Amino acid sequence: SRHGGKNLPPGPPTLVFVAKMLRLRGPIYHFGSVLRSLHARYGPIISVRLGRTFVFVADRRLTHSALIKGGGNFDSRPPPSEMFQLFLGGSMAASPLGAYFRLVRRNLHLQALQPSRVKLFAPERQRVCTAFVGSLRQEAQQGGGIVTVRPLLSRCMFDLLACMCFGVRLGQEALDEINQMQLQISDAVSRFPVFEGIFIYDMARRLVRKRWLALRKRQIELMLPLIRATRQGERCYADSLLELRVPEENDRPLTDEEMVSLCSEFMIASMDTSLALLEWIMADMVNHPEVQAKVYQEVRDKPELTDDDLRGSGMPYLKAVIMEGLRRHPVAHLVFPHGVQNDAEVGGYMVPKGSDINFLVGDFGLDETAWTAAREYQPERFLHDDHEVVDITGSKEIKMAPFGAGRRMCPGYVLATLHAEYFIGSLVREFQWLPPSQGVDMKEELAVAINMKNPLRARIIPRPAAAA
Ligand code: HEM
Repeated sequence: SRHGGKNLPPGPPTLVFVAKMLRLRGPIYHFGSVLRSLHARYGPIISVRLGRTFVFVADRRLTHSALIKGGGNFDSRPPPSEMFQLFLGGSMAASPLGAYFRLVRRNLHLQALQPSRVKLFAPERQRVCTAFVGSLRQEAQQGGGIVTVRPLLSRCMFDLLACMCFGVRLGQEALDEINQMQLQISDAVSRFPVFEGIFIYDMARRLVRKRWLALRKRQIELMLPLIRATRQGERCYADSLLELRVPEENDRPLTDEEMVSLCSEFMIASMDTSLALLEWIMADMVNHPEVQAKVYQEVRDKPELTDDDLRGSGMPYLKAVIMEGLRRHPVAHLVFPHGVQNDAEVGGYMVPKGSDINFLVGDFGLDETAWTAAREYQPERFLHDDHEVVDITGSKEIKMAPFGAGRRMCPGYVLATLHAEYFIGSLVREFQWLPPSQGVDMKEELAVAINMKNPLRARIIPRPAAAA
């Protein structure tokens, strides 16, 4: 196929593509397995016509030339699907490049993710971690030393993120209800986009629409009072949204819907991703006692890991373990779909204005042309005296991109890595982690994030308390 006299990227016939997608029945972010076989056949950049053109890029160098050298041309968003618009209309992820996008992205960065803001919630981080460790101890006592990490970790992470978002400690019942609701929403928004307009999917969507409308109504009922509540504690993300004005639209305040979408995005974007990453890294700790022992050496004398310990050059081995976790266990195959603003060439092919472009970043960390012994677990590769030091923003070269790259790169990557360092460091300081008798099952499950198929179970032995 051609566009403006130039070749579009090659690709399979539409019907073949749709049949493969339908067979997978997973969220769009996990079409990795289908895409891999198509890339093997058609090359590193492929396109499919599905109403508009969908382009998929599986090569890290082409991704670099589009997202870093492309000057923002590939960093808009396609028009959101009906489901995405319903639950996340007004969120950053749903917004095309423009004044509103810049406003909300800058606000998130300055008001919630800057180190000084994050530090305000250090006592809350410590509180949820202490509760988490207490629950692990209790479960181990009752279960012959064996614990299942995910349910307890999920409670603890959600409690912390809700606190950072709404500035209040919510009771367990409210936390559980909002957490459940957010899980359903993230599942719903990640399912339909490619198929919008295809008859059978439109039929299916109509059947569930009523349920989704009721869910959105309940979400607004639950979240709006939390956003509007008068708070006495630290300034939180919701406070900043109440004060935000849109200068390009007569200085209007955000609508209720926009504020709910932005808070929901804050939690969806950070919850499943962080949970999956932490569970995979703890599985690495269980499987590699020698690595766990080195992390323990770094943290054993710290009764509490402070933001100052974690930022800067402290704890190099712990940081290397987190990077190796991100390299080997990216939580998504694809970043969110990007929108193309103008016709442009990528890899010798024409990518037309208005197409969706998707980047298969999940495989970059295992690319043999970028990494020595790519399939081996070697945190040492990230130590500063080693030659493979990596810039996670990919500005010079993309070797891995678990957070994407360019203007749409995950704005939460510093917070996400800080949380990972804090929780992994604390868990290794408190317990020795050993495999259960049946070992650790490292199979993947393609849910909203790429999770461990079977939640991590481990045998834990409390360590001696660190000196205060
Ligand atoms: C391990 C944890 C995390 C991973 C692996 C992760 C990964 C990603 C990825 C791959 C994207 C898509 C980038 C693109 O479209 O090109 C993204 C976007 C986003 N992430 Fe994260 N993320 C994590 C944690 C967080 C946290 C803690 C927050 C903030 C509270 C956050 C907020 C966002 C937002 C708002 C977007 C949309 C950005 C935009 O559209 O401009 N994420 N993240």
